[in-house]
Amino acid sequence: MSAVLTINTGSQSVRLTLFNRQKNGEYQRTSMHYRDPNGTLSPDLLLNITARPHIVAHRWVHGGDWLTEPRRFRRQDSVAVERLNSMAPLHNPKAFQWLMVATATWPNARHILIPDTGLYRRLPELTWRLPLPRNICATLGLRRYGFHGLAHTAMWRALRNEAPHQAHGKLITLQLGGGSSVTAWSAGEPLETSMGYSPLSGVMMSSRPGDLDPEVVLKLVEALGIEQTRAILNQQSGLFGVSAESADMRELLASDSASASLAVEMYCHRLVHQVGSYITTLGGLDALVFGGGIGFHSEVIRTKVCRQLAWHGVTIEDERNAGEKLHDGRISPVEAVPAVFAFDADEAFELYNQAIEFKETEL
Ligand SMILES: Nc1ncnc2c1ncn2[C@@H]1O[C@H](COP(=O)(O)OP(=O)(O)O)[C@@H](O)[C@H]1O
Ligand SMILES: CC(=O)OP(=O)(O)O
Ligand SMILES: [Mg+2]
Repeated sequence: MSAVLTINTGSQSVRLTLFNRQKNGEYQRTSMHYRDPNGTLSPDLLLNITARPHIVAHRWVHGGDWLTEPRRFRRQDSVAVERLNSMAPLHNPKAFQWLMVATATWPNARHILIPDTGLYRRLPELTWRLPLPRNICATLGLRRYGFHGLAHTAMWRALRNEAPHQAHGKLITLQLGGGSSVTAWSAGEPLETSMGYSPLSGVMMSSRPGDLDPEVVLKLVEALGIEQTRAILNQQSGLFGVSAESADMRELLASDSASASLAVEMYCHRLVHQVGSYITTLGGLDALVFGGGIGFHSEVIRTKVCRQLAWHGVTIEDERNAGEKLHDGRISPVEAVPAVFAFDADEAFELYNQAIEFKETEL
């Protein structure tokens, strides 16, 4: 028997999952989910894990051009890995701290870094290239990297299990958690995604603004300097900035203040705007899939978004959408097109799978 531990350091949570793998390839899993809204949870928690993992798979949110596919971490890589930190300040520095404790705790395990950006190396140039001077982009590594690749892939696989035809059609997946992003797929390949050079762009998020006029960013830098601007854009904007109350969707939905409901409405409005634009890019829509802490758990947010997409024939059934989901995740009527699903996007299994596949090619 061998053990694989997956570590997923999200902006609002840390998820640890231990897979005990038998010789026949079957496994048992144990999951631990911790809330960590300020990124202050101590990685020393790993010391409580009594199992000795053979493989530790680390979700690496920003892989940049250095980490484009799973890669074994070695001590001499530390400088290259740390260099990626500033491009995803809510994620990479935190993942780095957990990596340092994990490598010290299990020095003989294989530590595999798995980029959240990996999926989007498959984007066409039409959508990954930025409309800036080519030479500057090449020198500075400016391009759309795309994020939440593990979660969007997990949603795609879950859909393929339930409705293979739709997974290969015109599809939009919504990962709505601490960070939120939307990916458009065509024929099983990613075509567009809302996050770009960093996980700051695209739709509105818990504490990040999503797309902004670049001049707004220049104004902030001019007035407040680069460090404060980075903190505002990563930690003080989005739902938190607009509501001036909380970055947590549950708290905003429970609040009766006008600023909290405006924040929720803006969040949904921007999602609808993004989905509508992707329906146009795809030339139609076969399926819409919700995932992430908000997307999987909040029937209210799903209802608000789907209601505004009714013009395109998006319908959901209240009983399917409410409470515990049917095991197949479908929340639209059975024959409806577009079909609508909600899945508990299994990033841990995606990490596990990619780590096992990588190990096999490495041998
Ligand atoms: N039942 C629920 N209703 C609305 N929002 C929820 C619910 N459960 C979790 N959430 C929201 O999910 C978000 C966290 O998403 P999650 O995917 O766990 O975070 P992370 O980005 O750290 O991976 C929080 O804003 C939380 O309020
Ligand atoms: C990329 C990203 O924003 O991830 P998360 O939603 O887990 O914070
Ligand atoms: Mg997450």
